Amino acid sequence: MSLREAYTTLFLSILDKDGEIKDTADLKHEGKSVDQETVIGVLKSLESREVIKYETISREQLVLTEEGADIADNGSYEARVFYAVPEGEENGISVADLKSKLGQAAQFGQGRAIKNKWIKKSANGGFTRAVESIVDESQNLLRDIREKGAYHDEKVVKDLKKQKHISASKVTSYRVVKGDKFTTQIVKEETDITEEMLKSGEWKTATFKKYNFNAAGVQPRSGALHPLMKVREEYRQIFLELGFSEMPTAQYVESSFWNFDALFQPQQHPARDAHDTFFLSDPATSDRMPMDYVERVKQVHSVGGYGSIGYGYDWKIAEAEKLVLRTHTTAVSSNMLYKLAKEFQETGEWKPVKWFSIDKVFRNETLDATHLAEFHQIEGVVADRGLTLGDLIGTLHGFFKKLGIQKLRFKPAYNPYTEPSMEIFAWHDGLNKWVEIGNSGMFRPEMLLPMGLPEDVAVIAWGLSTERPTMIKYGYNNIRDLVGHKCRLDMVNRNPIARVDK
Ligand SMILES: N[C@@H](Cc1ccccc1)C(=O)O
Repeated sequence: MSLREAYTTLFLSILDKDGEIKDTADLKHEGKSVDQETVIGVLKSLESREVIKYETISREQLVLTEEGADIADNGSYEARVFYAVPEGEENGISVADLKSKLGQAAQFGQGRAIKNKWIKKSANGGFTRAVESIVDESQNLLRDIREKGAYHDEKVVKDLKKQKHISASKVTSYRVVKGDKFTTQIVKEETDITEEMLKSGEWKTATFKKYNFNAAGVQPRSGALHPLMKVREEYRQIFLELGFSEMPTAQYVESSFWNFDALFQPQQHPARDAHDTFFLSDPATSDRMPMDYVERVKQVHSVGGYGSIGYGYDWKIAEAEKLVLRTHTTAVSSNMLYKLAKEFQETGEWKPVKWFSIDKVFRNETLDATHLAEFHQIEGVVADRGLTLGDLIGTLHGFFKKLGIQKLRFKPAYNPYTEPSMEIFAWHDGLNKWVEIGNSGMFRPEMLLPMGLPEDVAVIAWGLSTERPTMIKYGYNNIRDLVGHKCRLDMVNRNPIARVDK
């Protein structure tokens, strides 16, 4: 039986017999005063079920300090001195011996023992007993106070407080009466459904404790950004400092046209397979595409143009209309570049741009410790007349320098929409190796010219994920600790945006 159960039984039997508990401070359980902290827990639980009602009694109580308790247990210092002096011996005890026997107590007790005429100086400068026996009133007084928690003589109390042998402390106890639904038959309330209960069928008849929806939650000590959002904020800040403006990325669903076709990605490309891409089923397609531009894209894919021989396959609009969850934010870039080209066509004025975006993309991947079906992409795009690969490399150095990454290496790569394409590697001091951190390239003329951009405009672009640098930065080994319902909440304490000082 737990203490709480024992108290419950105790209270209910008293109430049943006497109709009232005058003061829980007077109650004893197994010879000891009941613990008022446990008492209030039991009372609250019984009160919530209307079995009892209670009111609080507050009063001051005298309690012994550590020193006071030592005196109550082991005697006053003067008494200790008296007992340390041997009976009836001429020479008694020397001051040094007394000190080594009693330590500090010798010093404290000596004077009083003499004043009480319990001991006296001996011929050789030590002490001998002056009386046969003593009554240790200081000890008795403290024992009495410990027992009763009070003392009638104000002056004595004041003195003892001054000597730091006692102190006053507030104590709370309770008066208890029967409630409207008083009963001595308390059914045990279960808090959890257990495997045993399920196996034995006990769950069917068990009484479950109700949820207390009014209970106050744990007060968070700080507000915090999710680590991914924190990293996103850092990247956003870097782009803004470099004079980039943010592309609108709220739309997760794109037509295959903007996600693939506009990027000169052939319709047979493996990335367009359902294994890699999430297709929507309802609605499955969109016909909201600028048809004249669609026609130019069809041409460049199937027969070429703009100095390209194209892919030479039968391009189908049905494939382009399929709605997908965007697989990269380059779908946003293609859409934005088309709008920029249109503006140029309409006004004849060319405006160079520096854009970025940081948002979610989706890929139908096998989930494991480092891959989820969705992640955040960081994308940078610069469009201007006469940009070269040197501009791309220089821009990437400038961008990564802001992140504290100085050593970069580039490896030739392939993307359907960029030529040349480069994978970006950074030297990681901690891991002591080159790590791949992104992908980049110069958008192909087959992508830019059908949009209607000026022929001498080049577009450099790069992309990276936020998850990877976040995992490295905050030491996450499993992406599931970073994203989703299992997100480790201790990160809140490690990445505060503001902390409440206690
Ligand atoms: N879209 C590419 C990244 C990229 C962006 C821009 C240019 C080149 C590459 C990816 O998903 O990996």
